[in-house]
Amino acid sequence: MFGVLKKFFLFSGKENSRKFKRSIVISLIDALASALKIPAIMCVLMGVIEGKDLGKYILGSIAIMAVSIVVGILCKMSSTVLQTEGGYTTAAFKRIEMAEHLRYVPMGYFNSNSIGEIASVTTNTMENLGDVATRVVMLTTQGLLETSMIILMILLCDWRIALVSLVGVAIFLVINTVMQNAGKQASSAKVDCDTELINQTMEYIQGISEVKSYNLIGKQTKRLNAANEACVRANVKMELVYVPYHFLQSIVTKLTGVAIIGLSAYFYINGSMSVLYAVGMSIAAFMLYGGLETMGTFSSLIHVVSVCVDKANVVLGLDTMDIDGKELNPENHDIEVKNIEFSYDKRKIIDGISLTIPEKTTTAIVGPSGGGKTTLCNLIARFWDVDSGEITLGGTNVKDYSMNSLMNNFSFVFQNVYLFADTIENNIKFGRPEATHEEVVEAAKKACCHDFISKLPDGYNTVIGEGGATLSGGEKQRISIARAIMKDSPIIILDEATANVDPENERELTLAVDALTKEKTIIMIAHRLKTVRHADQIVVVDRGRIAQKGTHEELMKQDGIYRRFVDSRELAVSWKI
Ligand SMILES: Nc1ncnc2c1ncn2[C@@H]1O[C@H](COP(=O)(O)OP(=O)(O)OP(=O)(O)O)[C@@H](O)[C@H]1O
Repeated sequence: MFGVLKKFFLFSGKENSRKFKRSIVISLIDALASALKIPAIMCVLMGVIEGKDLGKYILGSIAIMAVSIVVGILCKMSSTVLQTEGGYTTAAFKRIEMAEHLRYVPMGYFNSNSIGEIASVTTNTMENLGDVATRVVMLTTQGLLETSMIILMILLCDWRIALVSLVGVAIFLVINTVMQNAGKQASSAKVDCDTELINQTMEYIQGISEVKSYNLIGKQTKRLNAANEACVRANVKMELVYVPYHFLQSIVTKLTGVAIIGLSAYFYINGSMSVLYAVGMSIAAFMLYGGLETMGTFSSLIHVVSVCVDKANVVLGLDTMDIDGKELNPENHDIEVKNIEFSYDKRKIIDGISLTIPEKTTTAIVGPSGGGKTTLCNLIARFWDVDSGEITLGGTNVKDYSMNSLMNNFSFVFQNVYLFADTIENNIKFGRPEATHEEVVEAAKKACCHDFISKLPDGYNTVIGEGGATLSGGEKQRISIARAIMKDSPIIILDEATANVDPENERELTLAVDALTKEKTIIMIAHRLKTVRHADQIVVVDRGRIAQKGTHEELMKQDGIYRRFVDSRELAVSWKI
């Protein structure tokens, strides 16, 4: 248990663990104040036994009780405030730390961990740590302190009864330790099932349109229900593991109480204890239960706290990509791709590509679907690390840049645009958070989205649905172009849209792209002949290799994939086969 306490305090950071420790000191005073009830009761008893000055004894008792109650209330209030503050700020700061950390984690992590699992750590686990864990840790400590203070009071009165109490508490703690060990597996299983439930719920919601259109409601609901039922089973199982131990703990506390009362009576009869102490010890025996049982109940969740801290630490401890990166500003924006190889897991996707992309030129990457075009772009922007070879920007390996200083050089326009559930203005500002409203409007005008934004009920302040749910595909695309215009970085990686483009949209999209790409280095995954034809160089990527490279005219003279595509007119529709 103390190991978990230490782990939790370490996790919560200096400032918050200071709050928790202060709260423990206050709980200690609270426990002392609570133990004052014993002398308060004994004071009245003393008056009754002595048979004179009863009023004085009652007043004395009231004074002790008043101190006990007032100090108790003040302590409870301040320790609750400290615990709540400590718990919620721990969760809030750790969430931010995690979000920041995940930005620098290799993309491979997101490949092998589902979004549901990651979401579960940042939501459920952090919620558990901020609220449940804090309560569990604090109430367990409080219960232990309260018990210790009562034993201390007993010790001041009679060492023999204190010894019996200590034996009872020791047996209780042994059972408690066995219980915590027995519950380890069930606690881990419970946390895993909670994670899986979030996973399944997210999958169900994210895929709801597919679920509806393919009539998969029954099948998907079955998976969600199965996760739900597994979660219920795991939680019940965990509780059931603890039930016998709680029962045993309860028997021990009660037997200790009975032993204290019995021994006090015995010591009184044999004359080794006054009636005052005998009654006082019997009352203390009842008080001993409270603290111990609080501790027993909450400590059963202590392993859940441990699992949650471990889960959060796994995410926070993931190696980042730019540990040794420096804040660099390249002298030029020439890109060199030098004999790179790359595999997703064990599947080789890029197999020895070399390429020079001089600054302020347009490179069109074309080729069959699955050939590795997107992967190549992702490697250039260091979303992933190459397995061998190197990529340089301005003559410096992209790995030598810090993530921020590298990203300052790139803007992206993807086919699948993600817009945040925020105002249109903030979604455009995402490219440069300090931009003024006028600059946002200017970027929106260049990206041909000012007109449709102005027609929306709240204009630039219209809040769009998560993922951009309330806008058309073309509109989303243009907002993402406005965002990239706002960022104004020297290199643009563009996945040319083929979907969502009707003739009217296409004209506006072309104008938006023209505004974005003026005077920039453009790397474009190109699908349309019109854009490919004017590129400074066309790179045909097939099965992870460069099959052909040159201008449109040069490639048309060669008998290769490029000319075959153009000739068969497939290019006019899409390069995808
Ligand atoms: N995150 C990933 N994890 C594992 N495999 C991936 C991942 N992304 C892509 N792949 C695989 O790598 C191969 C190349 O994919 P890539 O997206 O680079 O091809 P592409 O040429 O851009 O295709 P398209 O034109 O269809 O978009 C594909 O077989 C794909 O299944």
